[in-house]
Amino acid sequence: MNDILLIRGGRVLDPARGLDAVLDVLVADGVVSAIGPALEAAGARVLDAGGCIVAPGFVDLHAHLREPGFEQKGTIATETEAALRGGFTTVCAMPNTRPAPDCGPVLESILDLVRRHARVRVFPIGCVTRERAGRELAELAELAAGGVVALSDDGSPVADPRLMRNALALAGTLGLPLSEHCDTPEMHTNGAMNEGAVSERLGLPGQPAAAEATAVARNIELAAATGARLHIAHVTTARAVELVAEAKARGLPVTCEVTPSHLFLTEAAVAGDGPEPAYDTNAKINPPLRTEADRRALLRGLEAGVIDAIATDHAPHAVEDKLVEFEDAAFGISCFESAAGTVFTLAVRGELRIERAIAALTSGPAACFELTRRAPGIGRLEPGVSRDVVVIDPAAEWVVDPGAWASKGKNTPLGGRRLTGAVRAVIIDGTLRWEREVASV
Ligand SMILES: NC(=O)N[C@@H](CC(=O)O)C(=O)O
Ligand SMILES: [Zn+2]
Ligand SMILES: [Zn+2]
Repeated sequence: MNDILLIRGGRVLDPARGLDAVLDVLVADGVVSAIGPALEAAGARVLDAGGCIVAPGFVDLHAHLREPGFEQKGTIATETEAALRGGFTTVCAMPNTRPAPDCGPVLESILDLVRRHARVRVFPIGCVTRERAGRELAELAELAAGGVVALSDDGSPVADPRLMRNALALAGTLGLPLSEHCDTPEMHTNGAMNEGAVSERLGLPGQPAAAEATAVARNIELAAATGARLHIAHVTTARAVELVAEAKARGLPVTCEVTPSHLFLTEAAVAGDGPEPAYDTNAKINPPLRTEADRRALLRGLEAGVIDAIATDHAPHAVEDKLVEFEDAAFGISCFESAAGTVFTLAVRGELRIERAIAALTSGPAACFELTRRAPGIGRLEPGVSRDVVVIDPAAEWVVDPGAWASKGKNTPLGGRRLTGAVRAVIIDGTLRWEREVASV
């Protein structure tokens, strides 16, 4: 491909180094080799980035790639191609596959699939418990030695407090963060959406906000008691944000993430805009889309740095998983290819500062899982070190069309929605891996 690439005249935003200026970026010999004004390079291919933002490749702490075991929903090849198009050059893969990476040999087989098929950098997350069943600990030491970047039973919260305490203690010893889906399922009966006025109107069983807050509070106390690093996956409620703020004020090593879906949408998306309720199964996600007050609290928490990262929770499903009654539909939203658009649309609306958005997509997540220990350039644009770059056109308007996505998961409630801000080019390992045809935005 192109050996030398000169990205000219973009707004270079590198929150890790406090850089925000209109500069050129030279990519050569597989790395970002120079950042400065009026760079020249003989024989370089020039990418005119005027009006664009040039940032470190995005880092996703939370995605479901589905392989092995659920290839009808997605494969490592299809979902990492979707990640690439979405600007995500590093993706941490959740372990709810079949088999699940709960021991060294399964992890090794998944790493082998990654080596053969992944289009972006993939770091596996290992299970907390054997088969994610919540009964006994997985082979945590083997998983750590095999290279997982975190531990999680995402989708299946660790219910038993004693097991969770042991898991955190061991994770702490192994130097791994534990990413927890904080819910108390015992508090509701098959809740399918947020519990509140909308669930009542639609006659659907709800998940109360307290089910999240209770689990967040318990896990923060267990993190404090064990000294382990706790990462709270996809926070959705105002109360959870307050609890994390308090934990950080106590100096605890607690971090958290928010999804673009929960920043952009509310429970109203389940009912739709029309006079009749839509029961849109594509808006069914766990934890659920919440109230407008919660959404605003998430945006405030992100601005204040209480929320460290925007993580997609990209969750592709097959058509038949969603084409059923609302209560029977699978939870999850496919969003690698809409995430940047939703985040930049929030910036255009004045709901989120662009600098904060970029930090939450790059340096923030890299710090949560200490990813620069795995590869020093991740989440930053450091000459001689960093290898992944994304170019974003923040003014490009486009319409979400999941039919055109690389992801097998067409399950988005945003189909037909107009968004502002699109990924234009993605460089991984110093190579231009994807470029959007200008006509397509
Ligand atoms: N978020 C979801 O609604 N679904 C996820 C599981 C999860 O993140 O809990 C999935 O794997 O489909
Ligand atoms: Zn989850
Ligand atoms: Zn998830």
